[in-house]
Amino acid sequence: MASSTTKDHSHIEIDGINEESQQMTEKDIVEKDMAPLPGSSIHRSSSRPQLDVSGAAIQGNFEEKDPAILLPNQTDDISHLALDIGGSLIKLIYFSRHADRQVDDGRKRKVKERLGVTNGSRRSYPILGGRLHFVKFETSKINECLDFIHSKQLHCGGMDPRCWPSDAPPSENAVIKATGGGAYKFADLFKERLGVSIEKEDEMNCLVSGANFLLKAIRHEAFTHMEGHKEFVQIDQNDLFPYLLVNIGSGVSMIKVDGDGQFQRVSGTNVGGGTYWGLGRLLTKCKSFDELLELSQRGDNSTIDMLVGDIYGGMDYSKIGLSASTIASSFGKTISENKDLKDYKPEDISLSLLRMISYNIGQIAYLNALRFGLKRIFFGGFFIRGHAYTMDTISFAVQFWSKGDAQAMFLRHEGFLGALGAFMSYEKHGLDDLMVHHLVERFPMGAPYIGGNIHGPPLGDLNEKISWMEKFVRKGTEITAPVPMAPPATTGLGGFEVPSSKGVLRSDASKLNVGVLHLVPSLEVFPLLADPKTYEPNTIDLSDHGELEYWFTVLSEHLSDLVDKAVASEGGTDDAKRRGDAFARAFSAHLARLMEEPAAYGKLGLANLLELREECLREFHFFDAYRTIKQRENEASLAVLPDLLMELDSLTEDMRLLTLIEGVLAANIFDWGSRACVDLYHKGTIIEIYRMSRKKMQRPWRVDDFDAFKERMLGFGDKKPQPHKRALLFVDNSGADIVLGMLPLARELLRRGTEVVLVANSLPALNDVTAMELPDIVAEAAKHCDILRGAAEAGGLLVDAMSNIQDGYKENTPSVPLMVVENGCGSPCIDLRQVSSELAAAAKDADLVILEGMGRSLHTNYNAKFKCDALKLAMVKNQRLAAKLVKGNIYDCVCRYEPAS
Ligand SMILES: CC(C)(COP(=O)(O)O)[C@@H](O)C(=O)NCCC(=O)O
Ligand SMILES: [Mn+2]
Repeated sequence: MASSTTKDHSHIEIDGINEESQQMTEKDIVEKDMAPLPGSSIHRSSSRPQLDVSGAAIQGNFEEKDPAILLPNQTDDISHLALDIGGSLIKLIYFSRHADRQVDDGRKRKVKERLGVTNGSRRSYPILGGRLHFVKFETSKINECLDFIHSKQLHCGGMDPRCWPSDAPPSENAVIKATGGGAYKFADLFKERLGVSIEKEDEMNCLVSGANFLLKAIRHEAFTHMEGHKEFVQIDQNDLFPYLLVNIGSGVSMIKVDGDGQFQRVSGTNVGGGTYWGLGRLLTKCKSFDELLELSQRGDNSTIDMLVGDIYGGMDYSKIGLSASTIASSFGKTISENKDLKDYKPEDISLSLLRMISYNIGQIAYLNALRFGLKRIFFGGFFIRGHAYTMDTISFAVQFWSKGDAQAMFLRHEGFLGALGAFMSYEKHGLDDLMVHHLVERFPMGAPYIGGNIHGPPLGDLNEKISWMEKFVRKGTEITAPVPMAPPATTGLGGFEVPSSKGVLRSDASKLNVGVLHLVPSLEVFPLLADPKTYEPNTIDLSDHGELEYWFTVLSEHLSDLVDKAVASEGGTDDAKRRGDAFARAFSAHLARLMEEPAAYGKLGLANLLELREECLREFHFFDAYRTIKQRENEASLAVLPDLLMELDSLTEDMRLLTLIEGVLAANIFDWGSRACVDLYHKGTIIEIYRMSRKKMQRPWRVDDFDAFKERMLGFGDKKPQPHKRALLFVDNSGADIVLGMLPLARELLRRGTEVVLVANSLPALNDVTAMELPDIVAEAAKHCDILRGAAEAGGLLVDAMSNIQDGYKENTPSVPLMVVENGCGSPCIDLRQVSSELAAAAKDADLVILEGMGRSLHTNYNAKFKCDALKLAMVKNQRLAAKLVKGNIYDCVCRYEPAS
């Protein structure tokens, strides 16, 4: 095995991603067609390493987002690295601990006590919160893989790579799980170079357990691909089995999967990826698999294949459903003509071969599905490598022969099934009980440029990352935004007409659109969703190309302003400027990548885009770009709060409720994410704008269910309704929005005997208020209001701020509590399928949900249905959204009330 030790230092790995184009060799795709394994079932190796979880205890606070678990009795080495070493590619998965730790604070302790949050029901946690990284190397460059493992010390076995001394030798018995032929072939090399033994895991077992894990735990893992159109399929965990798994490597294995550890290899074919590459290389002289695949893009197979029309004088054979362009015989034309190989175009040959092999695999797969009555067929393996045309052809074959009864599905992590299975063969790997909502996939800086390979040494710190980026930006071509492709067009009648466009094939098609999987064991599904299965957070459908383009433009136009704010928030230093520049480039590249292929990172919604922006800022260490603005607005609003409260207290109950809702809507104008609003702020002080906004609050609002809400709150005539028991208020922006809008509304609910839980972001996003910031704001407000003070005390909110409360206010009246919980996210929107455990706990006794702001109640959750009463309040601060969603205009308001469904 040739192994290269020379390094091109322009090729650097970034958080699990690498840019080097992958050159395939004749040894490629050697995921062998395995000998039949009759009725084998998964056997979990009981050999080391194992974790000793006796005496395990949560370290620090239970309510931390990703609580660390201390294993005091753990002495064994723990490897969090697994490999699938194929003939052409090494697929590597490793686990790393979260670096970011949250601080314990008084609010969290109190909330936990009050809400009775325990860890008891969540013993099913994986052992650790952390990240799963997916990387790959060419097998021919195994030394780079070994360097990578060594530089990250992945073989040393331990929880936190940062704690490992870089030259610490692995313990004598260190073991790495691996599957694939290379696990045998390279065992000695691993021992020699890294001092670790490879424990071989059966390939078929690994494929199946990898596929089962992905299908159960990743929301947007499986998708269909028909005529250029990609659609994610939501798999019901409880209705997954049985299915047919078709793994296309060099050869093809077809495995009937009946459950975890229950499977049987029922068939296979020796005509697979190796056949395409082998024959293709001989016939076209291509130097790599990807080159051959790319060549097919320009091909016309009708010069090679004998079509039905060729036999029937250009006519369809409609009686048996065959169009004139259907292939009657692959390569059929080459027999009858007096031509040599040199007379055929290599691109035509490549396309013809690709269609022949893909179609054949699809057809055999369907026949096997039919044999066992299986409706679902999942195709995996590196042969597919996200190539639209291959997938379309396979899908067509399955669709055609099943008459639409069976469906071909593909997997985003198609190449990592084996490596994942090897990972899961560790006795205690922590992935067993993971559910969809525990996993968050993120795409770090390098993703849009380089897609998923690993090569070269890992990047240590932020400086190195930025240097990498600067170097490539200077270099130009490789790293500038991806080449725009034609919009995905149909490949014709399921790939059987001569395609007008052969779908999307990026020059780096062999790279993977997979991100880093964050395991967040404390996330839960919001318990008050009426039907979590049908819940879709996003309101706007970005699969509409016009919408996509519009929102991309909005975000691009915002960028320079955002960078200015971010850089200013860090003191405007040279370092901050450099980071700001890198952030802008990285985020623009993500946008360009998604514009080119919207489903590249899984199903795309506006919420994902807005979150990506925040994540990207954090990646470049901008943790709170709007910090100063938030502080300034909080102070200005707190100064006028006493007057507002007095004004409210002078009103009748009816008028007060109306004024409060008006106040919330009016104050929602302070939104630094809206272009129009930011322009407004130059025209007056905060308080002037607030007053102007309130003045304009004339009913009826564009969506106006106020009367229904009022009836529920105040009753009708003599009928006085029961107050709500507990209200969850999903708050939005800092400043007037929280201080003059939501807090007075919270006060009214408290006054009426309703417990109030303020639900705020865990991490900053734009000028949104965070759960960490709220106690101080409430404490300040409480200085002017007995109701708020009593409630905040009862809710444990004033523990840290008590000393600031003036003595004159300390009278002892029993109060319903006001609490603050974090929502588990750091975005202007909220996906209620993944919320913090403290929010989920707070929701258990709640009978009213109030969602406020555009992000939380319009972009997301506008159509969400709840088990309890729900009020959605927002000012629409974008003209296009106003027109589209409520047939109105910018600054129109929404007050949507929906009683419990
Ligand atoms: C980012 C936002 C969702 C925040 O709105 P909020 O939730 O604070 O009401 C909103 O400002 C937005 O959609 N802005 C982009 C559109 C624009 O600039 O018009
Ligand atoms: Mn906001």
